[in-house]
Formats: sequence, C-alpha cells, structure tokens
Amino acid sequence: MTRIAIVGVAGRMGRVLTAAAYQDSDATLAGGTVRPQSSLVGADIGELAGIGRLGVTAASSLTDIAEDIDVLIDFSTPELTLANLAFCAEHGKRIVIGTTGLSDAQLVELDSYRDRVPMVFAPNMSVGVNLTLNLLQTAATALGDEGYDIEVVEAHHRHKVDAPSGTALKMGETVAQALGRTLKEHGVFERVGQCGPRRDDEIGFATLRAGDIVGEHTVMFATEGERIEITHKASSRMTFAKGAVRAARWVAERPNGRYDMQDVLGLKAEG
Ligand SMILES: NC(=O)C1=CN([C@@H]2O[C@H](COP(=O)(O)OP(=O)(O)OC[C@H]3O[C@@H](n4cnc5c(N)ncnc54)[C@H](OP(=O)(O)O)[C@@H]3O)[C@@H](O)[C@H]2O)C=CC1
Ligand SMILES: O=C(O)C1=N[C@H](C(=O)O)C[C@H](O)C1
Repeated sequence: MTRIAIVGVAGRMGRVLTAAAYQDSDATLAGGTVRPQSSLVGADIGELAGIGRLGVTAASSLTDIAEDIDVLIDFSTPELTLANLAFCAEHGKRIVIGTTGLSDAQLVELDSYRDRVPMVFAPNMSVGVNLTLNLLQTAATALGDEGYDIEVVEAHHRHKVDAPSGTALKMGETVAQALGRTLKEHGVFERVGQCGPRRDDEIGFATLRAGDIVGEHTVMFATEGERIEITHKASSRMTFAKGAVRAARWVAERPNGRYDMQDVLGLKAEG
C-alpha cells in the first residue's frame, strides 16, 4: 500500500486530494500538512475535506510525519514545492507535483532533482487533458503548415494566481513542438492597443478569470472558411485528484527520474 501525504490539506485541491486518497483502496492516506502558523494544525484532515473524521491530523511540517509516508502529493506554490523536493531528496521520498506557475529559474531548480527523487510533474492530472495533448499533436502536424492560425484560450476561477494556466502553456508547447516552433519565439501573451495584424506563425494565448470555473481550455486552428476547436472542460477537481493519486501509486514503483502524466497513463508517443 502506498502511504500518501497531502501538502496543503486546507487548499482547494488539498481538500479534494484528501478525499481521493482516502477513497483509493490501493493507497493509504497517511498524513497532510498546513502552514506552521495555521490555526488548522492538529485538525482532522477528513473533517477539513468534508468527509468526516479520519483520525489523521494536519501536521505543521513534513519532518513530523516523515516516518509515516512514502509519496507526497503537492498542489501548492512554486516556493513550497521546491522546498518539498529538497525534503524528498533528503528523506528518500517520492513526489507528485501539480503546482503550476513556476518561473524558468524555478523549473531549472525542479529539474535538478531528477537524479535524486522519483517525481511526476504535470500541469494537469486529468486523463482527458492528457489525451487532448495527443489530439493536439496530431492536429498541429496535419494543419500547422496549411495556413491555420493557432490560438489557445483558457478560463479558470477568480482565485487562480498564475496565467496563462500551466495546461494552456503545455498545450501551446505541444503544438509548437509539433511544428518546430518555440513559445519563447512564437508565443504571444498580450495584445493591446495598435498591436498590428497577427503573424502567420504566432501562437496566441488568451486568459479568462471568473467565478468558480474549474478549468476550461480550447485550442483553435482557424483559417479562411473554417476553424477547428479542440476543447477540454473540467467540471470537478476530483478529475485532477484521482489522476494525482494514480500517479502517486505509479511513482511509488519507479526509480529516480522526472516523469509526467503521459508516462503514468501510457500515452507517450513512441520514439
Ligand atoms: N496539475 C493539476 O492537475 C492541477 C494543478 N493545480 C495547481 O495547484 C496549485 C494549487 O491550487 P489550489 O489548490 O487552487 O490553490 P490553494 O491556494 O487553494 O492551495 C494551495 C495550498 O498550499 C498551501 N500553502 C501555500 N504556501 C504554504 C507554505 N509555505 N506552507 C504550507 N502550506 C502552504 C496553502 O495554504 P494557505 O491556504 O494557508 O495559504 C493552500 O492550502 C496551483 O498551482 C494550481 O494551478 C490546480 C488544479 C489541478
Ligand atoms: O489553478 C487551477 O485551478 C488549475 N490549474 C491547472 C493549470 O494551471 O493548468 C490545471 C487546472 O486547469 C486547474
């Protein structure tokens, strides 16, 4: 049985991850953390998740529960995730990372742990989004050089702090890679004022933030006379949480390395 700890059990994802780990019959929900200063230290994590008392209390530090856990599931902030990777390297633990919004420098730091920690790092843990990435690769390969404009549109709840979403960036990167482009060179993240007509080879991004939208992504391939839209809509955070628990069970059996959700789901294209 994989013994799972949830980082930030009082967060939007933390609560749903707690329920998903508890409901998985092949995993044990072994612990969870909140900030050291939080009034929730010592609270029952089942009660925080709204699933009733589980007899597992929120710890103020991973060090306090290190003996009890095998894999961390971390959907928090870039800074905390990097600190938790250092913890994993020091204590021989594994980690599933859903955190988005890492800077280029933070991504380099995360990657530096690949030889010391078995980790799954993915901006979206849902089966549907990961299948969509394969559909996008096929569409981009077929349409990209045929004069189709490519735009990525995403919508999320009003509390989200990073933009564009990690998933939107991953979708854009997938399309760019299929076309031999890069987001550094071809990504357009802002259009305002007299910005001129779009270039043929740009990949545009647009972000919406409103209400309680769980997560919606569309990639548009548009040309004179037609457009194709490939859309994924998440209506419950449980889709991400179940994927993360599946990834935790998977990474529990893997050597040091950086994996993603396509590895977990067996969706990676050969070669
Ligand atoms: N990969 C995927 O499938 C998905 C990824 N995400 C990503 O997950 C991340 C979290 O999203 P969400 O749950 O909505 O955000 P929340 O802000 O609700 O959750 C973050 C949690 O981390 C805790 N936290 C932050 N800093 C610390 C710290 N120093 N010590 C202890 N705890 C800390 C917060 O505690 P406090 O409340 O006290 O600040 C909070 O509980 C985002 O990056 C989001 O993009 C979200 C959904 C799916
Ligand atoms: O913050 C969120 O809520 C989500 N974040 C992820 C992202 O940035 O792609 C995944 C999901 O869409 C929800």
